[in-house]
Formats: sequence, C-alpha cells, structure tokens
Amino acid sequence: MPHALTLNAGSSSLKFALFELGDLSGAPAVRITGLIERIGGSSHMRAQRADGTTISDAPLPPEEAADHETALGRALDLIGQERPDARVVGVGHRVVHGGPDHAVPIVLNAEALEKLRALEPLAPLHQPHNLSGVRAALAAFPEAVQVACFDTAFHRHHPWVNDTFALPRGYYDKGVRRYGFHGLSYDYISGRLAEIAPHLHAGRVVVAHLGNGASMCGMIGGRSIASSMGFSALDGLPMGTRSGQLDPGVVLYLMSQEGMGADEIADLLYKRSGLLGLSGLSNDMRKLEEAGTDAAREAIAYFVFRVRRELGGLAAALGGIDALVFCGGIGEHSVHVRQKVCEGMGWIGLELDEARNMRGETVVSTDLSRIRVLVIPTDEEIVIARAVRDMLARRG
Ligand SMILES: Nc1ncnc2c1ncn2[C@@H]1O[C@H](COP(=O)(O)OP(=O)(O)O)[C@@H](O)[C@H]1O
Ligand SMILES: CC(=O)OP(=O)(O)O
Ligand SMILES: [Mg+2]
Repeated sequence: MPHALTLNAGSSSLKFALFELGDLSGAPAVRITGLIERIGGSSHMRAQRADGTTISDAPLPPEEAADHETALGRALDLIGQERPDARVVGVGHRVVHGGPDHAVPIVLNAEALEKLRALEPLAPLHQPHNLSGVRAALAAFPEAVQVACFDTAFHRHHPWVNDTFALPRGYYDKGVRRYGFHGLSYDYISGRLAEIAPHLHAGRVVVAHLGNGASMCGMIGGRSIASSMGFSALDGLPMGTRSGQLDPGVVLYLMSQEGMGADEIADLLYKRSGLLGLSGLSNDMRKLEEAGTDAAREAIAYFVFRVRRELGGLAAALGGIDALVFCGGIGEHSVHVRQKVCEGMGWIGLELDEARNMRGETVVSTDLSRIRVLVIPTDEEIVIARAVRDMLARRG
C-alpha cells in the first residue's frame, strides 16, 4: 500500500507522520503521528494511531536519539513494526526557508539540497535540522520522491511593501527580504476557513500562530498580505526562546559596547530570550501560567501586548478585519492568552464569549461581535502529505 512519510524537524525535536495515499485521488489518510522530543538529551517518544490510541509514550535510551538521524531511525523502526505493509513512496519535509525563489513545493535532489544549505544561516534553529532530515530520508528511502514544503512559500506573493526593508536596493536583490514563515500552518488554516466559513475566507483575516515559534499573518481571500516574521524566524512576536522584534540598535550596542560576536548574539536572540529570557524560568507557556511568579506574569504580559500590537497593525494593513483565528499550541490551548489578547477590543468590534473561550469552541466570539474569533487546530503534516500526493500524481 503506497504511503507518505512527513518529517518536521525542529531544533531538538522531530515530528513525523505516516499517511496512506490510496490511488492519489483522495485525501491522504493519517495512520500514525509521532513526536520525538529533546533529541540529544533526555529524549522521549510519543506516537499514536489515527484513532488516538497510543503506540508509544516512553523515554528513549540516549543512543536511540543522540541526533536527528538516529531519532529518525527510531521513528522508522516504530512505523515498520506498526505498519509492516506500508510502502513509503514519498517523503515530505517541512523546510523552513525556501529563499526568494520557491513559492511551491519542490522535488529534492543533490543540487536543490545544496542551494537550501546556503539558507541555513537565516534559520539556524530549523534549516540545518530540516536538511539533515532530508539526508537521512534519502538514505533510508532512496527510491521515494523527496518533497520540500517551504514555510516561506505561502508569503511569496505578498506585496512588495511587505517584502522589503528600507535598505539600499542592492540588499533586496541579494535576498535581504521580509520572507515570513509558518506558511504550512497558514496554508492549512486558509483551506480550513474556506471549508467551514467561506465568507470569512473571502474577507480580511488575521491568523495568530502562537506556538513555541510564533507569528501572525494578515490574509485577504486566503492569501498572505503581511506577516510579523521577516528576514529570519526571529522577527515579530516574542517566542519561547526568541526575542521577536528588536531595535537593530540593540544589536549594534551588543557588538560595540558588550563586545559580543555574531555567534554570541545569535545564541542570545534565538536561544536565551523570549519567554525564557523574560521569565528566567521557562520557554513553555503552560509552565509560566502555572508558575504565577511576577516574572512569569510579566513575560506573559509582554507576549500578549505584542500580539495585540501586531493585531492592530495587521488590521490596518488589511484595511479592516473580519476574523481573528488562533492556532498553534498556545493559540489552541491557552484560554488565558486568548482572553487577554481579546480584552478591551470592543473598539475594533471584537468581543470574546468567555464561556465559549473556556470550552475552546471553534467560534469563541459573541454572536454580536462584528469580528468573528475562531480557534482552529492547525495541521502542518496534512499540508505536507497533500504536497507529496500531488507531486506523485503529477509525475504519473
Ligand atoms: N494547555 C495549555 N495552556 C497553555 N499553553 C499551552 C497549553 N498546551 C500547550 N501550550 C503551549 O504551546 C507551546 C507549544 O506550541 P506548539 O505549537 O506545540 O510548539 P512547536 O512550535 O514546537 O510546534 C508551549 O509554549 C506550550 O506551553
Ligand atoms: C519558523 C518557526 O518559528 O517555526 P517553529 O514554530 O517550528 O519554531
Ligand atoms: Mg511550530
């Protein structure tokens, strides 16, 4: 039976999923989803079947998840045991950075892989791991088609004013642009909105993807107009460990006054800032909500403040707003963050229904709210699986 494997490699995690592809004419059917966390540390593997039953939920011995390659090997063992009949004909990869050229998924070969390697410095928490996943999958499935699905692709058609920085023109030509990320998630949400609320999909929508990485995107008619992330996955909202928007003068200060080099600054901005840096406690929103210390409360308050600012900015960029969608781990699960983001937004026509918010219903705004507020669980994996199916169907 033909199957697609999807891989989404983060800095210390590997998400994987197995989909049955059938005759390539219908929707890929998910069979297994899994996550290996804390690769290189005290690793843990969780995997479940489509019906929600657990296949595995246990620590991994260090030698089985020392790096992404061994972690993938462990995931493949699990898949082989659970689905011995699965023939993997395609592997789909979330690749965070596609640069200026890629607005659609591509088939990976050695040359394409080399070009994507050049983009590693632009997304150091993701791109090197995404590409090591590709190399591991090429070795494990040499016959399968390998498809790269780019986080940047969804934004490639946003208007020039959102694509550029006010630097001398030559930098734009070199690729110093505002790319935008989380495109697989936005693509999924756009498609889901078209199914469940076509009138909203056709209108002006702000999507808040609030996970460990966080960004927001303004869409009209389901297409990206502007987003909070820019040249790298550092810009915009504060994140688990990333600073989000920062005056570039701070970077100059760190270099000239603190004597910090590029690697030290990258480490500070990517790994030691955001919720972790502000709280001094954790990058994890759930832990901060539970901790209730002053510093944890302030970290959450800053996160919420920046989401609200971005919401106002994107609404202005869209010329108004018809719907706000929350997704990502925080957006889907934090009743508190949703409530704080929406508090006192009556002036813009947004009113949250507290009981619906508490229950986490799909629509969490009141019936009288002019702006609909929705919670839609995102699914980057199905977007990748569809891309693999379409690529296979085209190749015949
Ligand atoms: N019930 C919850 N309440 C508050 N925050 C939550 C809850 N569940 C998950 N989160 C937060 O979601 C974030 C992880 O989001 P997720 O989208 O899963 O991350 P990733 O970007 O790694 O895929 C973490 O900060 C986590 O604490
Ligand atoms: C681009 C990005 O921030 O991704 P993630 O949410 O997986 O960290
Ligand atoms: Mg994420």
